[in-house]
Amino acid sequence: MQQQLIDIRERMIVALDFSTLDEVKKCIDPLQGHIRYVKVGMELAYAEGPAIVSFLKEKGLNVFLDLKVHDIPNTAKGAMRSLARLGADMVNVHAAGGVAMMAAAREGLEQGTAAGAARPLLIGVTMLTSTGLQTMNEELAIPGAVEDVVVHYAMMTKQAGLDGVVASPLEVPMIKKAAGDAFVTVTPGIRPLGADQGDQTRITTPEQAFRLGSDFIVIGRAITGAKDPVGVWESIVAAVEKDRS
Ligand SMILES: O=c1ccn([C@@H]2O[C@H](COP(=O)(O)O)[C@@H](O)[C@H]2O)c(=O)[nH]1
Repeated sequence: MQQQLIDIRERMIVALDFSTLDEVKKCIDPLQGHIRYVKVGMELAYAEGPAIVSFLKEKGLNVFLDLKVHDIPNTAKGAMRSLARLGADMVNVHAAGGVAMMAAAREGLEQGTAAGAARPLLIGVTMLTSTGLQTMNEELAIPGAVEDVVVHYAMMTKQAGLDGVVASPLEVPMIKKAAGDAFVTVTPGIRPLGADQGDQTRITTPEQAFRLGSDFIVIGRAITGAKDPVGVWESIVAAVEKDRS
């Protein structure tokens, strides 16, 4: 994707990991006019239901509905048919579900998208950014280097006809080399300097992520858990813009 000409704010997604609409309002009200893209994950979607997507769209925000569908192909297809009707701009599946599941998900998404409406971007989650080498090798019993497995999953995702992947920014250069520059990379595991790493393993700063070629970065707690979310947001934007100039 062409990064140089776009407003970087369009490519910074704030993860709204809350369980009530009140918490969401408290978080986004001061950020209105600053943020453009938000992510609704399982915690919020399960608590508030599909109405949360239209609420956020009415606020003029783009919405990544991060439900990470992972099931047999027929069920994934049906899930995507239903999700298509909610009005999100981006949805996702787990690449570990395999090529047939991802292709079925894409078919369902196309079937559910209203005539004339834009189909949401469909993204495959490769290896969760909280997963490190030891966990992948020993608990998940997947041998090899994380980067190689991520690129393998990215190529499966491309083969299934999806638009891109979720991965760590650290893997973006290898993904772009293998799948091409137009293949979208959405990267969580973002930690501004000094921020608590928490449960994330494969992390970079926002500036590093864009330097490595990420198309979208996802930032949650570093902003939503800050005392001054607007200040943190603006300092991240300034650092990224300075780095890109
Ligand atoms: O591999 C993945 C896939 C999804 N996520 C999601 O991104 C945010 C990250 O939040 P932080 O607070 O910035 O760590 C969160 O909603 C995850 O569900 C991910 O981290 N890694």
